[in-house]
Amino acid sequence: MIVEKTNIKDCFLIKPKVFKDERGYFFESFHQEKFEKQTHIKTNFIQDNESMSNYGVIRGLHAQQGKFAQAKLIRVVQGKVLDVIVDARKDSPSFGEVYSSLISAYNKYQIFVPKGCLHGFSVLQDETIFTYKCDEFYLPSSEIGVYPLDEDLAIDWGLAKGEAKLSDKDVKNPKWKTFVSGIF
Ligand SMILES: Cc1cn([C@H]2C[C@H](O)[C@@H](COP(=O)(O)OP(=O)(O)O[C@H]3O[C@H](C)C(=O)[C@H](O)[C@H]3O)O2)c(=O)[nH]c1=O
Repeated sequence: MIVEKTNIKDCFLIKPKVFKDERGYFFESFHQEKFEKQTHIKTNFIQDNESMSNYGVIRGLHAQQGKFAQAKLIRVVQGKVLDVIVDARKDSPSFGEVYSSLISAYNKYQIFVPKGCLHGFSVLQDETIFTYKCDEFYLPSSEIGVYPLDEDLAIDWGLAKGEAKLSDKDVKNPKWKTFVSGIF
């Protein structure tokens, strides 16, 4: 697999080696030893998640904080998303930076999202199935979020104006400036 650094510290774009033959294809979707050797990050994923969404949905920007902060390894098994990470670690050299990449069932790319980063994605194809590993269990009380259409972050989600469909929870999430004022 190819592991590429991004502009966010310890956030990696991963391009797995895909073996194709007349039957179809095979690839290792996760290999702990190879992952740790190439990223120098120790992992212990303990929860797998899956969600399905239709075109125009944005899920995020979310994270869990404190002891239950989650690192994630994300991929798409059907469809296409624009995956977005925002560094919310106030002591990080890439604090406040945004990284985004097209992740699809076609390119089979993955992103490692480090603990302390906000994560979200926009759905660019109907019936997109998104799956990801987490290294801490879900704890709703530890969840934090930022409004994904925040004008200061100015994230290009790849959707036309007014197309984004957010959950009631996400619509109410604080703006980036409010979030930042709360962590300093
Ligand atoms: C995340 C999660 C949710 N749930 C339940 C809680 C709700 O009843 C339902 C939907 O939850 P939510 O609306 O928070 O799902 P998403 O908006 O996809 O949230 C995720 O979206 C962004 C992209 C992320 O990176 C996070 O992992 C996660 O916050 O699933 C669980 O039972 N376990 C879980 O681990």
